[in-house]
Amino acid sequence: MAPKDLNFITGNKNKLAEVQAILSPTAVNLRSQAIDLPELQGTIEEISTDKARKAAERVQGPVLVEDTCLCFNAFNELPGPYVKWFLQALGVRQFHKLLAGFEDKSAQAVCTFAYCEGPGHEPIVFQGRTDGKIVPARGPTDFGWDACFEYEGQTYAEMPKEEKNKISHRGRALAKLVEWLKQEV
Ligand SMILES: O=c1nc[nH]c2c1ncn2[C@H]1C[C@H](O)[C@@H](COP(=O)(O)OP(=O)(O)OP(=O)(O)O)O1
Ligand SMILES: [Mg+2]
Repeated sequence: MAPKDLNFITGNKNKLAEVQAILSPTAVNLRSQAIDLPELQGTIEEISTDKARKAAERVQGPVLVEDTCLCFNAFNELPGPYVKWFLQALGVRQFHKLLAGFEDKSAQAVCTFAYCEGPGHEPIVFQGRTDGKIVPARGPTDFGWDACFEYEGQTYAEMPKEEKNKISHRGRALAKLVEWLKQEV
């Protein structure tokens, strides 16, 4: 059964703001709790579904979680789910140097939401992907690697938020979630 209310568990304020903005024209009633959950190492789907199970245990109820990956094609999909730690270590100004030795700068932003109805329930996954390339930082640097991810000539950071949300990995994943919610009603 699809829920009327979603409890989005995330420790990331910028993610939450985007999810709120994207869902605001829909009938979804979004709540949230800031909990930084431990994350498994594994495939993208395994990480998100495990995160959802842990969140459902923690709050003893239905939860929505999300995991964002940035996959470099030259790295055979890495850093993927571990991008947070590479970004933290290098900073956004040096991030593009990771690919200095490679001609192929292409990358894919991958957003995977997992909804879990409660402890013991199997999570359902909604994924969105956007192709782009890694460039030296341009634009505001307040959200993750936004300034280093270029999509059709503009970095995510250079785009107005509404424009990013229309084409972003997160926007595409949420479109699938919203479709599912409509069908289940
Ligand atoms: O649209 C985005 N544009 C640029 N950067 C982004 C985006 N979305 C996530 N990010 C960054 C945050 C973190 O450095 C890594 C994902 O790690 P990830 O574990 O999913 O996020 P998090 O730990 O900050 O929040 P959460 O509590 O939901 O796990 O990529
Ligand atoms: Mg995290």
